[in-house]
Amino acid sequence: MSNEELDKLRARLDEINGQLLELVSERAKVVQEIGVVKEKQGVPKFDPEREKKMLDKLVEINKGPFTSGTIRSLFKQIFAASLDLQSDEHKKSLLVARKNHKQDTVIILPGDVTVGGLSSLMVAGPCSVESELQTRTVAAALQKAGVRVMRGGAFKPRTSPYDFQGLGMDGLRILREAATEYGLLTISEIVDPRHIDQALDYVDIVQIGARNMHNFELLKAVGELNKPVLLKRGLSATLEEFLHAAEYIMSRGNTQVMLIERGIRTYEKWTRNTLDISAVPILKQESHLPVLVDVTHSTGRKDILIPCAKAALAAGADGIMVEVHPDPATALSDAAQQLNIEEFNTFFDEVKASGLFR
Ligand SMILES: O=C(O)C(=O)C[C@]1(C(=O)O)C=C[C@@H](O)C=C1
Repeated sequence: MSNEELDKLRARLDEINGQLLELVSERAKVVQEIGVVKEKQGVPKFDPEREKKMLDKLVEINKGPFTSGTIRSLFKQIFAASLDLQSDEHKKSLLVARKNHKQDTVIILPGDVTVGGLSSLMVAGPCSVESELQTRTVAAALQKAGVRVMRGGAFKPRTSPYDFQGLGMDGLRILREAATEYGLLTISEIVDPRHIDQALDYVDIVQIGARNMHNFELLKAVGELNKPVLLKRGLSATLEEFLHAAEYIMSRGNTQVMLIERGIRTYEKWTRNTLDISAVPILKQESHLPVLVDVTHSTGRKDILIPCAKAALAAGADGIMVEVHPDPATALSDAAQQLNIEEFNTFFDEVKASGLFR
């Protein structure tokens, strides 16, 4: 074939490519419109029956030279890309989505403590509030170490109903008193919308625990508050489900939401859960909300907390949560995984020395 002939044929192909692109783009715009209608009607975007009908029809009218199989796979690619386009449109409309809100959300807590800004946050404290002495001992140590936010569970949703269930409102009061004495902010889990009003006197940040990430009535209730909420990822929740749970809170008007990865259930037995480090950059990419990592619950073992905290910060986490108890061996919950005060000090020093803690 002479070069002239080849050039002519290629010029013809360039022209057809342009026409195809125009047609594919026109199709994509109709797909977007269908996506909006489906969103309004609440029907699923993926419609395999519709796809099958279209493919059967295309094969029927196909005159070659492409085989039926090739036509099917070419159009399946177009349908898949169309579906992506519809999902992207949907993601753009979420309040939690970065697409909608390019800047990082920075939550300003009392005392000018910030979450999601330029400085990293360390949240530490006992798994459960057990007594005044235990809580005050930890609070004093945290203040000395320069920690600003103290955690402490008062309502404990435990696997067994016979395990320690927490001190309830009394526990919150103890936490508040110890924190105030040592100039700390408090964070504690609320499990029942009926407790919220009273709990607001005691907590600066309301925590929604992993087991309640799908408790939509609770999410709606904290969505009505003017108080920061720390939302934990459910034990088996996908990142999409996690962000939709956050959307429940934001859609009710509360924009002060922080996300926390706490490990997911896998087949691995050498850790309590599997720390999903990839969740951190994905959540930061998909959402503008601050992202923290709970190194204690995700690993369940003290010996790997330092590298895991460093990994979390290197991956872009805005903060770390870790459990500290004056005498972990006697703790009423999570005895094996809490750090004692000396261990916590070493942990925090090493994390700071890494240069990753801003
Ligand atoms: O017809 C629809 O319902 C569409 O959403 C459009 C479309 C397509 O690209 O043709 C896209 C995704 C669905 O799985 C089926 C079809």
